Amino acid sequence: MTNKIPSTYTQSELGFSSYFLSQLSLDELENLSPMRVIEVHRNKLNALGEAGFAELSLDPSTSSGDFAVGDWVLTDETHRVKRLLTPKSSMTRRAAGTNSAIQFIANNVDTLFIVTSCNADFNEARLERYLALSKEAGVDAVILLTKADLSDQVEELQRRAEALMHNLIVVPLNATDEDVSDKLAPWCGSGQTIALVGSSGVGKTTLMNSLTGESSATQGIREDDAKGRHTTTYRSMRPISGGGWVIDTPGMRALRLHDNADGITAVFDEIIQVASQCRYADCQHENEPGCAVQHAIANGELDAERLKRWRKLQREDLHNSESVAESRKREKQFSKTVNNVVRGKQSRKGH
Ligand SMILES: Nc1nc2c(ncn2[C@@H]2O[C@H](COP(=O)(O)OP(=O)(O)OP(=O)(O)O)[C@@H](O)[C@H]2O)c(=O)[nH]1
Ligand SMILES: [Zn+2]
Repeated sequence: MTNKIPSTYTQSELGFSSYFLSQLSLDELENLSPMRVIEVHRNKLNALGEAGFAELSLDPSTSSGDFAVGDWVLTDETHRVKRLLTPKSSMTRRAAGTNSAIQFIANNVDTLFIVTSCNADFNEARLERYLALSKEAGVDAVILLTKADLSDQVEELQRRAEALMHNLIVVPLNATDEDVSDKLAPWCGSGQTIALVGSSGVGKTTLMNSLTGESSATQGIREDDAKGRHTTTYRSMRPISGGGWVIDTPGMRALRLHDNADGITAVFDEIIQVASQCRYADCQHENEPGCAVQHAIANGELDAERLKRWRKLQREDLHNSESVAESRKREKQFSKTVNNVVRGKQSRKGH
């Protein structure tokens, strides 16, 4: 299926920019080709470059799990991966189950569309969670309010969503409408990469189909695995009709919050600003004297519900982060080893 993606993309259409270019040595610039990872399978990586589609070959010391959809890698003429370029943004999650390793979901996403619908799905706490996640990943977030055609509260919901973060853009729309691609065009220009998150049924698939001009039937490929079971293989990074790319992986649909302390701070910025004026540095904002937060709530300048949600998110984050701290350290150590091995090989070859 992937072979059918046309091989006519320039590097800049694929999303290559000065951020990545500046990471290349002169030697690498002359001898290696940048390629973008569009699919990560259990034991293979597929990528697109200026010369088209290729299945990449990996050093025995690395595995496909060390890479994420959207990554930029440098490859030699045999499509062997020589080096992974530092991503601009990185969306990760904790592995399911007791093993708390960090899994890469997608790298180098420019804009995350947080999708919610104008009905019972609308939930400020959930939106704040996704906003914290996007901040932590280094991705710009835009909120899409779907099913605007079915609601008479659209303006009210848009206002509430916009209040969640400074300068937050909220786009109400009907995902089934033909003008959807036009509405989203500002974030889907040439070389731009987007991803969609949100609960089940809010319209992600509908939006994706409009953007890519594909129907759901062509998105997942049913294959028989070695044991004869049916598995669905995803084309994880797909071109958007008007330019740009959309990343959709099964992991993207099951994102959870972890290790998001900086992201949470960014989303609840207004509370943190006020809290800096509390009399005591360790103020819990309950009933301490001189608490600026309680004062602001009493004056109607701060939302008491938002304070509650901030506390809850912080508690959750603390709980999750402590258990992943160790595994993250291990991941970092491992990727250093990977790059050292690759570099060692290069210097032995006299590059
Ligand atoms: N009227 C209207 N219907 C919509 C809108 N967005 C989605 N729908 C409908 O809602 C249903 C669910 O939409 P999907 O696109 O499958 O939702 P999803 O987010 O992909 O759901 P999952 O695949 O479960 O994650 C479909 O029947 C859509 O046609 C909208 O803006 N307006
Ligand atoms: Zn206080």
